[in-house]
Amino acid sequence: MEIILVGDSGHAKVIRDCVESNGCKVVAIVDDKYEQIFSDKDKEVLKGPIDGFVHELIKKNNRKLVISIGDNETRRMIVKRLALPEDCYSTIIHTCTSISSTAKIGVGTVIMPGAVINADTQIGNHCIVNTHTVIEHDCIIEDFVHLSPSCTLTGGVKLEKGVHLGAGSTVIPLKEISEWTIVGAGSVVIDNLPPNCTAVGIPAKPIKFRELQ
Ligand SMILES: CC(=O)SCCNC(=O)CCNC(=O)[C@H](O)C(C)(C)COP(=O)(O)OP(=O)(O)OC[C@H]1O[C@@H](n2cnc3c(N)ncnc32)[C@H](O)[C@@H]1OP(=O)(O)O
Repeated sequence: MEIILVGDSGHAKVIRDCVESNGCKVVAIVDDKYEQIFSDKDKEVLKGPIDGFVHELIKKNNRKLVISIGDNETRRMIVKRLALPEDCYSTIIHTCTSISSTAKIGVGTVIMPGAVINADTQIGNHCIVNTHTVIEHDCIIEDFVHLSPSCTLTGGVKLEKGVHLGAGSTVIPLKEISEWTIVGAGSVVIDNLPPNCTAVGIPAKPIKFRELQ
């Protein structure tokens, strides 16, 4: 399969490694910062603007897209802007992961090396499970969530859409984090968290709230 990445970022470099670990190939990387189409320095990947170009590239058989942008809200806006059917998006799973046969993973979601996803966990569309993160059994992770490197979700945790957990954070069993909340790096969540806030510390407490999205 050939993959088109939307967003030319550090995150895109890691996704490219994940794609190649499966013997697939990134053929194009598009980004709003580009005004015209050109080949990268190795001449292996086409680069160019998002608008117009993506819809042209995706017409070829056996090609799928992944949004390679770490920011959850930006990823959501790009998916909305492209307005492509779900089956245009690929799920990317690095070969060095451990994923239960009973786990479900949505389209556009990327699972980085060293991740562990245990039984009956459900992960939505356009999520990021970053390097070395552990998601235990029976967790529910909605669309556009980002779990940064080395997070730990224990059993039965629920993350609503757009939640971002900072690197090395932990959530104890059966806790729920409401939509678009951000948890600081190294925090430990021992209580449910409300929507649209930033929570930090051990235990994690909200320190600021944003406008509803
Ligand atoms: C491959 C990759 O790179 S994936 C990306 C991974 N990214 C991350 O893990 C980043 C996670 N981000 C953080 O931890 C950030 O500090 C955030 C989002 C929690 C807060 O960022 P901001 O909204 O800019 O808040 P700001 O830096 O102003 O800090 C506000 C207060 O919270 C404190 N604070 C910030 N982060 C943390 C934290 N992780 N733990 C404890 N306290 C924290 C600050 O010291 C500050 O306290 P003060 O008001 O007493 O001075």
